[in-house]
Amino acid sequence: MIDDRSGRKDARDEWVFGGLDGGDERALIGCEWGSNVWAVEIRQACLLGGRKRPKEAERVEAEVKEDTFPVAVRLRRTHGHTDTLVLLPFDFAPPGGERKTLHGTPTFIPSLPAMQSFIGHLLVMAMSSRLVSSRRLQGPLRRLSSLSHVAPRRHGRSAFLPVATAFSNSAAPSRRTVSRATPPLHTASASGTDIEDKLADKRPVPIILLAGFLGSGKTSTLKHLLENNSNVKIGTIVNDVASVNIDAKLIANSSSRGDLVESGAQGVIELQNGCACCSIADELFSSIIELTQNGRRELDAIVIELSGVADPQAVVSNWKEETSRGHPATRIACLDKTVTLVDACTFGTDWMSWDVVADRDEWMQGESPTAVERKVPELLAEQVEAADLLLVNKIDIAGGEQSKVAKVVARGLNEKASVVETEYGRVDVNELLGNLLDQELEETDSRNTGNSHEHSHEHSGHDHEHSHSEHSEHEASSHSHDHGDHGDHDDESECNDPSHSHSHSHEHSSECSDPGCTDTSHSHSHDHGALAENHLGITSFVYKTAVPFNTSRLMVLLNSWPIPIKDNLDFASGESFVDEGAKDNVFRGVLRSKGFAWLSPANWGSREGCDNWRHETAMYWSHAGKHFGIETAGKWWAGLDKDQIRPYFANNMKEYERIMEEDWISDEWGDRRQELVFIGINLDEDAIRKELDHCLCTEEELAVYRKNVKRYIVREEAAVTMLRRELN
Ligand SMILES: Nc1nc2c(ncn2[C@@H]2O[C@H](COP(=O)(O)OP(=O)(O)OP(=O)(O)O)[C@@H](O)[C@H]2O)c(=O)[nH]1
Repeated sequence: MIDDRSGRKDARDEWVFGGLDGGDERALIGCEWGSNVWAVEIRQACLLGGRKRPKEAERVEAEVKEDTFPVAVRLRRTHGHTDTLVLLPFDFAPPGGERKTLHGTPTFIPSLPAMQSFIGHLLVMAMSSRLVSSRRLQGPLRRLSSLSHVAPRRHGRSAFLPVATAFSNSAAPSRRTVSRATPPLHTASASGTDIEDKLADKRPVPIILLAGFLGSGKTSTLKHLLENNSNVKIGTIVNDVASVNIDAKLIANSSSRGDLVESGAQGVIELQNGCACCSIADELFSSIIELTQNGRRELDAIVIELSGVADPQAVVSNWKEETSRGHPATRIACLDKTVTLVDACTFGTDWMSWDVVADRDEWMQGESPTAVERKVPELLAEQVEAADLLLVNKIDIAGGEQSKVAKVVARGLNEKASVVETEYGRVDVNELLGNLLDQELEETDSRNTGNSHEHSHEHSGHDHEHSHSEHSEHEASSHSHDHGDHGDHDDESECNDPSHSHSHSHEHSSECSDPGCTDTSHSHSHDHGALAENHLGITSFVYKTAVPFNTSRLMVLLNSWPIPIKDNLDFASGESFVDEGAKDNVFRGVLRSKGFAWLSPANWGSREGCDNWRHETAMYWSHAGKHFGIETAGKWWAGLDKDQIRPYFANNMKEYERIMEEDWISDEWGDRRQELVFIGINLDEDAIRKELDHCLCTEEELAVYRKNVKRYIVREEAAVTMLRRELN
C-alpha cells in the first residue's frame, strides 16, 4: 500500500514518479531521463528508452490519445535500480486523499494538491538515494512547480483504474524466479520412475535450441522472444563458455527489474564455465529437471541459448543418447527445433572465406594458423547445418553485399531451413515458436527416440531427415574434428545411433574436462579457459576489478583495437573516436568480449557536458566480430545501501545473494567494477590484462575521484535540502 507521506508502498516498493500530462511526461522520458531509461511500459506496450523503436513509439502515441487516458507508465532501468514513472491525469482530484477498493484493488487516491506533495516527496526520495541527479530532475521539477497554474482536464472517474492497477501491480509478487545452482544429475525426487508416473499423461515440453557463433545475436533474440510473447510460458537455460555468464545476468536482471513481467518468462538457469554440447553436457540435462521442477512446473516451451562455440548437432546427439538411456529429463522435455543466428556482417565475407583464410593472420600472430583457421568456419558450418530456422542477423549494419553473401552461404550449407533476415533477432515469434504448441505427442516421441542413422532436425512445418550417406561429405570434414579435439575416440565418434554404446563427448587422453576424474595421466585444467580450449582452440578469461577505467586512456586503447565498427562509445566530452587500425595489437585474437564496465567521470561538476553520472552508471561493453559498442546499462546497485537493495529482491533472494557474493566486490565501491569476458583464439591473456590495467585509474587519479565523489554527494544533498524546503 502507498504511504501517502512518502509515496512508498511497502518494503519492496518501486520508486514512483508522477506527472500530470502525457505529452510532458513523454518528453521527460525521452530527454530528462536520457540514458538512464531502459524500458518503459505503458500498460502492456513496451518502449525501450534510448533505443526507441518506431512501432512501439507509435503505440505510446496511440495509448495517450485514447479516451482511456490516464495511462500508467512503469519505467525501469536495467542492472540495478528500478524506477516507476506513473502518468496521472489532471482529473486526479477527489477531495483529499482517500483509500478505496476499486475492482477489488485497494487503492490510494490522492487529491491534486496531495499529488503534488506526493510527487515532491518522491523526487526528494529519489534524489536522497541518488537514484537520479539533481541536474536530471530540473526539468521535472520545473513542470511540477507549474502544475498548480494548470487547470485540470476531466476524463471521468473510470480513468483512475489503470493508475490504481499500476500501483497494485508493482506490489504484486513477481512470477519469475532465477536459479543458478544446478543440482547433481538424478538427485532427490528426480528418479525416472517418479517422473514417469507423474508425466504419464503429460506432453513433453518442447525445447528450442538457440545456436549461433559468438556475438551473433542469440541473447538479443531470446530477449525479443521473452518480451514479445505474453501467452506462452517459456523457461530459459543460458549457456556460456566463460566462467561468468554475462548473458544470463542480462536476462536475470530483466526478470529482477520486471521488464519481463508481462511476458511468459518463467525462470532462467545459468549454465556456464563450459559448453553444453560437450564439457558440461550432463548439466544441461539436470538443468532441465531443475527448471521444470521435476516436471511439476507448467511450461509451454524451453529455450536453450547455447554458447557461441556449441555445435547444436552434438546436443541433439547427446539428447538421443540420453533418451535411449531413459534419462528423466528426456521424459519431461523433447527437442523441437534448432534456430541458428548468423551474423550477416561477418559470416559470409570473413569467417566463411575459405579461399582467403591466409588473410586472417590477425587471428593468429603466426601461431599454428592452419588448424585454427580451419576450425572456426567448420563450427559455423555445423551450426548452420543443424538449423531448422536460420536468422541472418545484423542486417542493419551489414552491407547489402555482406547480407547477400551470408544468406547465400548459409542457404548453400542448409537448403532445408527457413531463412529470415533480422535486426537484433527481432523475428515474428511465430517463426520461433511455430505451431510447436499444437504438435502431437506422437511426433515428439518419435523425435526423441530417434532413428539410428538420421539427423533429427525436423520441426513443425517442414520436417526433414538426412541419411548419413547424404551427409557423408560434410561429416567427414566437419563433424569429426571437435570430438577429435578431446582426445582419442573410436571410429564411431560420428555415429548418432543411440543404441550403440559409445560416448563421443567425454572420452579423453591428453585433455580431460571431467571434474570428477582422478586419473593423473590426464592433463586436468578445470578452469574456464581450459574448458573452452577443448573446443576449437577457443579460450576465454574474465577481467574483473574494482577500479574504474580512465576514460581517455581507454579511448586510446580502443582506438588501437582493429575493429572497424565502433559506436555508442559516448566517452568524455571533447574526445572523438579515430580508428587508427593498428596492425599489431594484443586484442587481435579476441572474437567476442562483453560485460560490465565502470568508467571514471572525466568532467565532474554540475555544468553542461559534465559526466559525473558515470559514477552511478554501469556500462555494458559488447564487442562481437567487427563491431564494438559500449552503452549505459542502468545504475550500479552501489548507489543504494545494502538494506535498500534487498527489497528489490523480495521474491528472488538467490539473486540478491548472488549479487552480494559475486558482484559486490569491494566495500568501498560496492558492485562498481570491471567484469569483462574475453573469448578468442590464442589469446595472450597476460598482454591483454596488462593493456587493460594500464587504462585503470592510478592511485593519484583514484584520490581525485574520491574527492569528487564527496563533493558530488554534498551537492546532491544540498539540492535535496533545497527541494524539501520548497515543498514545505
Ligand atoms: N547493430 C546490431 N547489433 C546487434 C544486432 N544483434 C545483436 N547486436 C549486438 O551485438 C552484440 C552481441 O549480441 P548478443 O545478442 O549478445 O549476441 P550473442 O550471440 O548472445 O553473444 P554470445 O552469447 O556472447 O555469443 C550486442 O552488443 C548486441 O546489441 C543487430 O541485429 N544489429
